[in-house]
Amino acid sequence: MAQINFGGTVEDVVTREEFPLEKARQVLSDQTIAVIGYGVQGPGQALNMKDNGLNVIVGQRKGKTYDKAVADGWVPGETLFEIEEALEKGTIICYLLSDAAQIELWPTVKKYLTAGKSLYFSHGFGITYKEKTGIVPPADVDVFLAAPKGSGTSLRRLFVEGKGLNSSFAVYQDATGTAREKCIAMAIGVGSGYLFETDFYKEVTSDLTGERGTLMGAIQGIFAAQYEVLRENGHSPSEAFNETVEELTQSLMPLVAENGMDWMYANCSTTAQRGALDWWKPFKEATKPVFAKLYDSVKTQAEAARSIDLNSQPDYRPKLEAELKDLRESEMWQAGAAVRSLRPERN
Ligand SMILES: NC(=O)C1=CN([C@@H]2O[C@H](COP(=O)(O)OP(=O)(O)OC[C@H]3O[C@@H](n4cnc5c(N)ncnc54)[C@H](O)[C@@H]3O)[C@@H](O)[C@H]2O)C=CC1
Ligand SMILES: CC(=O)[C@](C)(O)C(=O)O
Ligand SMILES: [Mg+2]
Ligand SMILES: [Mg+2]
Repeated sequence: MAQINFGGTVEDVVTREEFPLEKARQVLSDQTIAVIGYGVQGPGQALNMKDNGLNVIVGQRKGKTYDKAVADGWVPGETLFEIEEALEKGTIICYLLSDAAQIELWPTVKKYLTAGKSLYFSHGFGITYKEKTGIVPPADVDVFLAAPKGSGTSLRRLFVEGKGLNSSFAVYQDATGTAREKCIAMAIGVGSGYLFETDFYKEVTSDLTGERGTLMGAIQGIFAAQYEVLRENGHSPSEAFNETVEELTQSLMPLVAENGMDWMYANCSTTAQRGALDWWKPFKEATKPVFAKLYDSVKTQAEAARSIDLNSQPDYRPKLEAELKDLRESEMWQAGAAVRSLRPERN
């Protein structure tokens, strides 16, 4: 593995140079990879693996997503099957149902996990919270994960552009002695950039923190707070939205992605730099206790319990959709829709 210095800490990572696609193909040459579930990660991973020359089939129950799989080029009876048929044919079972649905389908999946097969996850959830999920694989199967650090939608889009999201990988159970190389081969096969090693507990703990925190929850909270203060002080919706969101996503975050925060600062005015360098600290102090509380809520499994409890209620989907609708219809995101429609490239 390559040793890379991450800001003073040296870590082992796997790059595509040392574990090239050719090697992944060779490791997986005698495997039938069954992607179970065709929601968000399913399509991204299945299509990337197929385009990478791996032997992939999809298992999806009939309905809208099944039709989407057909539209994406999966052929019923050849590469697309009902879930149980795919479970039977697959030698590496990619369990890409939603974490909640994984609980429900587990007794079925377990039946098909015969000796020597592999069980692949993209999250540490099901295994780490096994007291809550009941997911306990048989001892004679390999169990590992590759968790792309991003949406399956981006995983596919970046792959098509010749780029790759980073993924973490972890082996939970090595029954055959080949779990680790299959795990890395799968992580390369789904189109990852570089790979960093973790374990199931650390993966789920950091992932739940990240998505509730800066990646999704905190960012919306901070946007909403600033937008409201601007509106309360008489600024128009378009001004408030541009100064809160649009400039960040269109102008400044691409600079951060390219070369770091100081590079983005350096490309802004000295006035902006002075203010940003002064103000990031009070923002950090104000929010750090919230992040500590969040981490604790993940660690005590309160977040997992809440997710499982709510997701298993029959009326959860419509309720979730109603919450997303409220967000979409909030003034800030309605202003956002109008702002996006005015982007020159959309005309
Ligand atoms: N959404 C994402 O991009 C990411 C997801 N992950 C992980 O990947 C895994 C898959 O997540 P998503 O792609 O978001 O899943 P999803 O919520 O999009 O659902 C996947 C599939 O599950 C099927 N499904 C739902 N309930 C079912 C049931 N009761 N019986 C049979 N099929 C059912 C749906 O038809 C859908 O095709 C999870 O472990 C998740 O944590 C990891 C990284 C990012
Ligand atoms: C996209 C991703 O990696 C998340 C946010 O953790 C998820 O969808 O669960
Ligand atoms: Mg994630
Ligand atoms: Mg997640």
